[in-house]
Amino acid sequence: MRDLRMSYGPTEVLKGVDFTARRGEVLALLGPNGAGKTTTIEILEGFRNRSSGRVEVLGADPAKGDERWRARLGIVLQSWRDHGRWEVGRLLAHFARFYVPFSEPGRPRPWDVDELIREVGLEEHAGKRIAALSGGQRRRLDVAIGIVGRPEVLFLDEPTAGFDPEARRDFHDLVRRLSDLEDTTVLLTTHDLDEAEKLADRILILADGRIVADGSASELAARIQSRQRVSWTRGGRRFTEAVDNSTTFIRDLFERYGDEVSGIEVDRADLEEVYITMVKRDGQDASAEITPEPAEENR
Ligand SMILES: Nc1ncnc2c1ncn2[C@@H]1O[C@H](COP(=O)(O)OP(=O)(O)OP(=O)(O)O)[C@@H](O)[C@H]1O
Repeated sequence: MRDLRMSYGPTEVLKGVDFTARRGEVLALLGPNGAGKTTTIEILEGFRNRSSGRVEVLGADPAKGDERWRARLGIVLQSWRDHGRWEVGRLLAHFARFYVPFSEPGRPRPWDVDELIREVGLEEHAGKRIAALSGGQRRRLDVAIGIVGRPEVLFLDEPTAGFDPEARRDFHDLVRRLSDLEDTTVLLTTHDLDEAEKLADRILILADGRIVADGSASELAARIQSRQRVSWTRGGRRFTEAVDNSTTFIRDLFERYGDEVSGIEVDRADLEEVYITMVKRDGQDASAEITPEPAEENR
């Protein structure tokens, strides 16, 4: 995607978005409410026409993608309401049929429906009507519908909203398997920074109409100027200090106190800190520096 711009009426939501996804990569698109994440994904899916810029997905312009191109994509929207009376297994079998003509050597389409139902953890609910599913079960079905065609590129808009911790972990395992074993390229949006950090090879932060950060969680953390926080115990008391260089600090600590020091912990900038910094920096206060935590003792 190069210099993607999108306006709704007089309001420019995307002001020149650039990024490239490599095959098999898992990308998490983060950004505040209204930043334009869904708009970006809908343009990539070919569901929304852009105002300007160059966009290519699997070699085609999404605005002109044909059925064969569409069959290579998997899409999980933020929400959809449909087919309340259908049974889980029958609905999946129905969608699966669409992909039969698009099967390819090395990528048989569709996914076997029973296997897929097991894969997303719905085996006990296969005969249920969709209206009778819980929110999290419904979301698992959405994911199953999104991948039934064994997509090469998978778009997931807030896929784990409403998932319990176990469903979330199962979903993360599934996405990793799709990426590692099937070479599926995955672009997902989420507001869960922990999820982005665990799941994504690369994180993109969209703010004020542009990508303001692009890299792995640790690369992003290294980019912001942040002090590290060292905590330790000595003489039965807990100490915390914000320092520029934790290695030097800890060495000095041992030189002074030797074996009296125990329980050393070093906290680096986490993704939340990076996110808040990047989003703020791009907002009204472009000069905002992150303020190191003040030194604290006896915590
Ligand atoms: N069809 C539309 N017509 C007019 N404005 C729209 C339309 N769709 C979205 N917008 C506006 O564009 C902006 C971006 O919306 P979008 O849904 O892409 O954001 P988002 O980053 O996905 O937000 P969220 O995190 O809340 O899901 C918002 O200000 C929204 O109000």
